[in-house]
Amino acid sequence: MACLPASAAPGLPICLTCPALSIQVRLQTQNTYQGIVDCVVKTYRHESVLGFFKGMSFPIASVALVNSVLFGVYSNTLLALTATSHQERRAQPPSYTNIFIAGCTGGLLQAYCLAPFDLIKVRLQNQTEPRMQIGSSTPRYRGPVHCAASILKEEGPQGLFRGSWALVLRDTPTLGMYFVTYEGLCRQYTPEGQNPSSATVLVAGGFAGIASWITATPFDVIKSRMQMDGLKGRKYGGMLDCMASSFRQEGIGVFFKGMTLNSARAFPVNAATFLSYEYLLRLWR
Ligand SMILES: C[N+](C)(C)CCCC[C@H](N)C(=O)O
Repeated sequence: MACLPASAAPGLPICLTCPALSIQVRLQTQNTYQGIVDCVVKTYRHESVLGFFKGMSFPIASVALVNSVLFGVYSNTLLALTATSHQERRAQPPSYTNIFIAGCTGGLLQAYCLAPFDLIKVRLQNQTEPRMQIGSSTPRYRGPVHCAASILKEEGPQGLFRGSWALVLRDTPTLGMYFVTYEGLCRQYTPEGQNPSSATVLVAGGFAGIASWITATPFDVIKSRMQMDGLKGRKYGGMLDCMASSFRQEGIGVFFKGMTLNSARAFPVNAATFLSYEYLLRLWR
């Protein structure tokens, strides 16, 4: 599957955007911060620069797997629907409906692979205890492996999939839209029958990322809250209860928490993702 290594290149931009990810998760799940700046200042004062990189070794390791599933399933579903290979698609472009269906299928399957990694990331990012300071309270989880083992022991195997329904709802339609936006922008700025230039791929990929993150943010908030639930007993009766009680307590604004940061990191990450995908597919034809 040519799409497998296509997932390696986004590793660097993802590393560079780790601090944004940590701040976004904390803003979404903890009410102690007044905004992005307040959260950055408090995290730095309390946990030093390490606080921004908590829980990131696991997602970086999972990037390759998750992106391979997404792009692999997307390409193969599109192949099954249109019977045209990637190279033939410039001459015979697939319909947006088929692109959407293939994107949703990729999104659905990658959500299930992503669920346990994402849960561990969110749990670790939310530990606000400073590391390695004598006398300070010790964090509940010592690292990703300890976190996975503790969840397994305390909440059972299904505990590793906590919040996965919200994750599926977050990723399925928005990844359909992700590929439609990418293809739409590429077609708009590429002469008929030709491959898009690298600049077009970067810009179209970046905007596809922003569009999908903007629409994914409401379910992203609910997903993060469901993943944190279960840590100190169950607060929510389920996903709908989580939505209703978050809305009652914090108003409509709660569904947009973390949107600015999500969108800002989405541009470089997804520009690099699509560039590596297109580049490797052309290389391996
Ligand atoms: C569907 N949703 C918006 C959640 C993700 C879409 C882009 C996925 C990409 N790996 C990234 O991290 O940005």
